[in-house]
Formats: sequence, structure tokens, C-alpha cells
Amino acid sequence: MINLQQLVLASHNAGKLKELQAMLGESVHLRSIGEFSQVEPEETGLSFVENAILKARNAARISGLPALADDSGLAVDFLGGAPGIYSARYADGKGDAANNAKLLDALKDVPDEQRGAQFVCVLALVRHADDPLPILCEGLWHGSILRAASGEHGFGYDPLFWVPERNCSSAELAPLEKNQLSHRARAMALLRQRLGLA
Ligand SMILES: O=P(O)(O)OP(=O)(O)OP(=O)(O)OC[C@H]1O[C@@H](n2cnc3c(O)ncnc32)[C@H](O)[C@@H]1O
Ligand SMILES: [Mg+2]
Repeated sequence: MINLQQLVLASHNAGKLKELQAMLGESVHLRSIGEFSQVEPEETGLSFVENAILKARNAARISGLPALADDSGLAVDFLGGAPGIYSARYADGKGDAANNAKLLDALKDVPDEQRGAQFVCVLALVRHADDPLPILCEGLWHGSILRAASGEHGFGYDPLFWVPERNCSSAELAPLEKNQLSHRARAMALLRQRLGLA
């Protein structure tokens, strides 16, 4: 059994922490790895799964507690799935605004019907740093890339991600709504089932 009262989130991204805590509810208290260390591990994996496991193991090692990691990103069809696992580093670490500007520029001549994309989220939960059996859950969210940013909620690429089922960008969704529809919500629903919380 995993002690969910003492679970560390292996992420330095405040947006993820807020969303994941809201999805888990008050019965699970997520502590941020930032309480233990400000050093971010190098994400050397070639897949979301590898990076999620790597981050979870690192956080468990540093904290001595079970750890949950979220590796996520945006896969754009026209770009062959890029930026993918490199989503956070797309504009060489210059941050969300630079990432979004680079994406808009890469797609500036691409017609609407070729602007499909999906958000991907892999959650990895390890009981301890050397856990041979991490729990892995994946969620996808299909949409397309807008021609200009729109909306103030969320984080990262949300202002550029068109949500066809709601006819707005994901940054225009209320946080509660994004947390029911998103890639992260889908991965978390599977994780809750696996943990017997659903
Ligand atoms: O690795 P940690 O510390 O968790 O934080 P990070 O921000 O570096 O996270 P990732 O390595 O998983 O990179 C995820 C990238 O994908 C973007 N992203 C992931 N989920 C998103 C969401 O729900 N909305 C918008 N952008 C998202 C996010 O902004 C990052 O640029
Ligand atoms: Mg990262």
C-alpha cells in the first residue's frame, strides 16, 4: 500500500501542482519537491514514460517518500510530433511565451486542416527510488493549434490549444473544466482507478 498522506510531486511546475492537487482532492496531500530541493534533474529520456520515471525516482531519492511525476507536452501533427518531450525546452529554456511564439512561427503558413495536435501526459508513481514496478498512466487530449494566443487561465501552451469539444482555447476554460477534460485529467482518472480512489 502506498501512503498517500506523504506523496511528493516530482515537479517544479506550479501549474501542474495546482491541477493535480485539485484532481486528487483533499484526502491526498501533495508535497512539492521544491520543499526538498531546487535542483531539477536532467530529462535525458527519449519518451514521456522514461522522463516521468526518471523524475519520480529522483524525487523519491531526495525526499525519502513515495513520488508522483508528470511528464507532459504538446505533439503537433504537422511537426511530426514535435515539440513532444522537448515542449518545455522548445525555445531553449526561454519560457512559455517564447515557446508559444516559436510554435506560432513554425505553423504560420500551415492551413487550418493541418494544425491538429495533442497534449500528452504520463504520470509515474514510485513507492521508493528503486521501485521495480512504477505505476504508469497516460492521457491524451486532441485539439488544434490556433493562429494567436487566447485566454488567461492555465499555463504553458494553453492559450494556443483549441478545444473542439468546447469551442474555445484551453486557456479560456475555467480551471474546473480543464481538469475534467485534459490529458492530465485522463491520466489521473486512470491513476485513481489503479490506486482504488475512483
Ligand atoms: O518537469 P517538471 O518539473 O514537471 O516541469 P516542466 O514544466 O519542465 O514539465 P515537462 O518537462 O513535463 O514539460 C511539459 C511542457 O509541456 C507544457 N504543458 C504540459 N501540460 C500542459 C498543459 O496542461 N497546458 C499547457 N501546457 C502544458 C508545459 O508548459 C511544458 O512546456
Ligand atoms: Mg521538465
